[in-house]
Amino acid sequence: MPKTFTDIPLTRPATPLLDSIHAPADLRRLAPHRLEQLVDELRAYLLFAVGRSGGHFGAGLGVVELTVALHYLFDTPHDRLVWDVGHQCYPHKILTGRREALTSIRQRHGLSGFPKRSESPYDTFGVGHSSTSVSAALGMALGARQGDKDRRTVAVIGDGAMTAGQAFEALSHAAHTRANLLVILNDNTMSIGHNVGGLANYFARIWASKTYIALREGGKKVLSAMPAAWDFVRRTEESMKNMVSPDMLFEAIGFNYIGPIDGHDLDELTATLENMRDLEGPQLLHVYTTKGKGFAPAEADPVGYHALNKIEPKAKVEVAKPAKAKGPKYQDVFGQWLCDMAERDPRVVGITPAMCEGSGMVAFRDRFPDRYHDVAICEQHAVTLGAGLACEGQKPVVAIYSTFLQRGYDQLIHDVALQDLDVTFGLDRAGIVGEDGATHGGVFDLAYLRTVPNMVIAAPSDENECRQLLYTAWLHQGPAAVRYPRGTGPGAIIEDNMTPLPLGKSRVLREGKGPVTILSFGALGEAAREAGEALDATVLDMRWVKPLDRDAILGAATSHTLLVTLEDHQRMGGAGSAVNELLMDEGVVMPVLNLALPDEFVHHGKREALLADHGLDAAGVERQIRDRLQRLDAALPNRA
Ligand SMILES: Cc1ncc(C[n+]2csc(CCOP(=O)(O)OP(=O)(O)O)c2C)c(N)n1
Ligand SMILES: CC(=O)[C@@H](O)[C@H](O)COP(=O)(O)O
Ligand SMILES: [Mg+2]
Repeated sequence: MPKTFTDIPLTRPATPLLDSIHAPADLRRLAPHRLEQLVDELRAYLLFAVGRSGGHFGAGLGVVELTVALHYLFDTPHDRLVWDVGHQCYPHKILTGRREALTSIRQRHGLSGFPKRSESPYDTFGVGHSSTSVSAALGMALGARQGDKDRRTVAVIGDGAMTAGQAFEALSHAAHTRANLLVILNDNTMSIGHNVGGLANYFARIWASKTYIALREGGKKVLSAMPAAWDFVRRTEESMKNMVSPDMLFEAIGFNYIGPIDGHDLDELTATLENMRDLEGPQLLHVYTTKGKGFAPAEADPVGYHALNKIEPKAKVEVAKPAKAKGPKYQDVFGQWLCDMAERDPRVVGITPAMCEGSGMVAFRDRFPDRYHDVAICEQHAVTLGAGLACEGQKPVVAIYSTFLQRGYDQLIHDVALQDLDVTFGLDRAGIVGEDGATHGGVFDLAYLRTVPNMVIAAPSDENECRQLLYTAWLHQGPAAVRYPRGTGPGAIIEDNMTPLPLGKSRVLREGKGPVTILSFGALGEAAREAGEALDATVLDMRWVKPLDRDAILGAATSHTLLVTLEDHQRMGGAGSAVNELLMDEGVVMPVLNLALPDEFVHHGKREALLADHGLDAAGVERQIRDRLQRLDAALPNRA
């Protein structure tokens, strides 16, 4: 049995066997009896490294044995191994030549927190958004049919990721194509305890049927002893399955289902994978694991230890809690607002696609359970569920990360906006998110929402503005989105009262005497204000991206020689684009400086550092405005 640790080692543990593994080929040279030691050393190093770097934690601990077994039995990277979501990939990265680099994970210029094709040939597919692994692996398996026919393809997908529609689309197509594909369902439902949806209950039921496992145990022992009798025993197994779990979901789809087996029992894992490795057609191996396995506090609190904060040497182990924050996190401002609204109005319904904690909805879940819906990783469904609720006169609020709303974009257009239904979107993680990097960047929502008729979009500049604009958006009859960033704000005083703000109207942050007006959209308001002080510029907190405050913009245009727009979003299609369009429509020709993100992906690092990298901090804003003014002076020497 694997070792269980109770503390995070603050100094590097001795890992002599692990240190000899520079690539899976080294691992595959080990005798089987060495693997247990490797597992313990790998887990010890993982604890140490994530303690140093912070990052995703529980999921990786849960797949240490599985990762060792897969790289041991499959000829990676020739055989393709695709991880779903990818937050569990740290053991994979350690075994594939990135052991020493692991302490740089999620840091600027360090390893990505997810598999990334440009980082390693062993990272066969870039992930971060869940439920893509089976589709990608199927593509690779079908690609192998055209070329390298002996290549094997494996997808490792969690029980949560398996709840998303795309996973079933891919399973169904895999069965149709009869592709040689092994899907490993990494099911830690029992350790999580609160996954939602029929699928979670389904898995739990299988797990609970001890009879099934006992029968399986017997069957498998026969299997491993008598490979030649595989077909005969298999027919026995079929009847056994029907006897114990008639509704074998995956068999019904067309997969050969094997399991469930213990994903921490290396002997069982390797024996079963060896049996399955060269089976023809779509195979599904169901393994049970414990999220946080091998670290007692994480086993006890797998949700809390989903991610770990970087541990300062003297600090005790902490789950991912923020460093000293100026004020509440925006997610908690949202959560408090939602509870306050639910108290006032019975029509409030809260919806989250599997991000209850991250969206600040724990209190709402506990206080208003009958108006709370965690729909699992089903963003498309979450949006249309909101539309359906609105049809019945409810006032649904869909709490969803900006990046994950991308999954429900058609539903937003087709089901909500086109029917002008009254759904409010709390768009968290809007803007640069930081350590999660490009896969999670919330930097496209203004572009993808602005273009949708009937949508209104607010971008609050601080915590109180967030509360008031959420209230205003919720009161608005029709689809409304309020975007706010990951983490904390500038520490504004949050008023208990909620006051509807005028739709499409901005507010003046400072009146300046200089030639510049800064139009600030959203959470960079402090940077705008500081740069405005240095430049004696007028600074407007625009509050709304759609509709724009036309009068304020045209007023600024007539009284200033340079308009600056500032936003935490891609330049293309963002708020600055909206201002440019307005000026063009009004026939106003004047210098405009759009400060936003360039047409490239922003990779992982600290949010504040990445904003500064892109000139979106106060110094960067001031610098760019001064540069532009100098260029204007040079171009228009008699500029007033
Ligand atoms: C499309 C999408 N929605 C939401 C998330 C956020 N998310 C990351 S991990 C996770 C849970 C995944 O559960 P599971 O697949 O069972 O993996 P486990 O964490 O249990 O190992 C979620 C919802 C995501 N990465 N992608
Ligand atoms: C892997 C994944 O998608 C989530 O765990 C995500 O990393 C959570 O992001 P936050 O830490 O911003 O809640
Ligand atoms: Mg899981």
